[in-house]
Amino acid sequence: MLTRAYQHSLNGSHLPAGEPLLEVDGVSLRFGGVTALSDISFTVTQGHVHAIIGPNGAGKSSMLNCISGIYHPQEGQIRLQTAAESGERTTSTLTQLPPHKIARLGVARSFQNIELFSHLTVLENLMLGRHIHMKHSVAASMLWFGPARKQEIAHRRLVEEVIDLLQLQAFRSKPVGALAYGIQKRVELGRALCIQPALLLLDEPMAGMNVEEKEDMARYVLDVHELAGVTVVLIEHDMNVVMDISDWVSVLDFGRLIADGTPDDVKTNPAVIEAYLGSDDEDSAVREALQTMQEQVEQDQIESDARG
Ligand SMILES: Nc1ncnc2c1ncn2[C@@H]1O[C@H](COP(=O)(O)OP(=O)(O)OP(=O)(O)O)[C@@H](O)[C@H]1O
Repeated sequence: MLTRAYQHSLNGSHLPAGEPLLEVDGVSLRFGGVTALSDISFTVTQGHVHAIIGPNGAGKSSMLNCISGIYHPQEGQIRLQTAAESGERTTSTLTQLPPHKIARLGVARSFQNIELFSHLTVLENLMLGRHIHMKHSVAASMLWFGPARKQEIAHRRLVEEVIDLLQLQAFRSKPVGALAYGIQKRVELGRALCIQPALLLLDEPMAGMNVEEKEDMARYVLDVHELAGVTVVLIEHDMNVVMDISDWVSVLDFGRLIADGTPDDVKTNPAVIEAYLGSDDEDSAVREALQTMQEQVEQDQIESDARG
């Protein structure tokens, strides 16, 4: 529910919270001799922030690429359940669809590396995020002529709401290439949100950020989720962020699903701790966070033994 008075709902899904939105069912993906994903099954629930975590090379990006249609798994199915405003349900199998068709069904994503038009302004980049809903060409809308004008005004209103939600007012007329990295990542989040997604896929939205930028970004992801009600699937390396903002966590290791549960379940799961501590993950912050978790688990055990 939005606290500010917005005209548009940025959440493209009309499913009630708690219902299965996306079902990953027995997905396997191979590149020649490399098995990137092996028989993966999990469910993304409407209304959740669902994190996918795992050491380097575990298969996280491959999983997101299968959901968004960039990769097509050799086995298994991925199904998206959508509901019209009338409540009528449709289940779409995404597994063999191309990315643009999956985007039209309401699955939006941001990438690990920023993929914006750096010479265009923030506003123009966000308007490009609307293009899948536009009947007239983006160029005609931007040039402000003919019947495109009415349509442009409606799209512009929605884009203004995204600018307001993500507090991008001060940057709206600036070319994206001139902005700080953290702001560019926020614009990327905004562009994905402009699709009015049923499901928002975020591939390491906080990668390369300093602590302050990470905290800001985590806040905006939570706003997108809590204020706009959008279901989010998130890949993130920073364990503290994951445990703070997620409702559900799926853990991959060497292409296998080794844990799937609430943050509390996952952080005390010995297989998860083992996977991270035994990995060659270069991200020392991840290793340190898990070391702390393991110490916490041991401490809890000692205290519980002491209590008898
Ligand atoms: N296009 C590809 N061609 C060949 N192998 C690939 C391809 N994409 C991924 N892989 C392999 O699949 C495995 C999983 O990679 P993936 O990038 O999905 O892992 P990840 O968990 O996202 O890693 P990271 O945290 O480092 O981004 C790796 O062994 C990787 O080398």
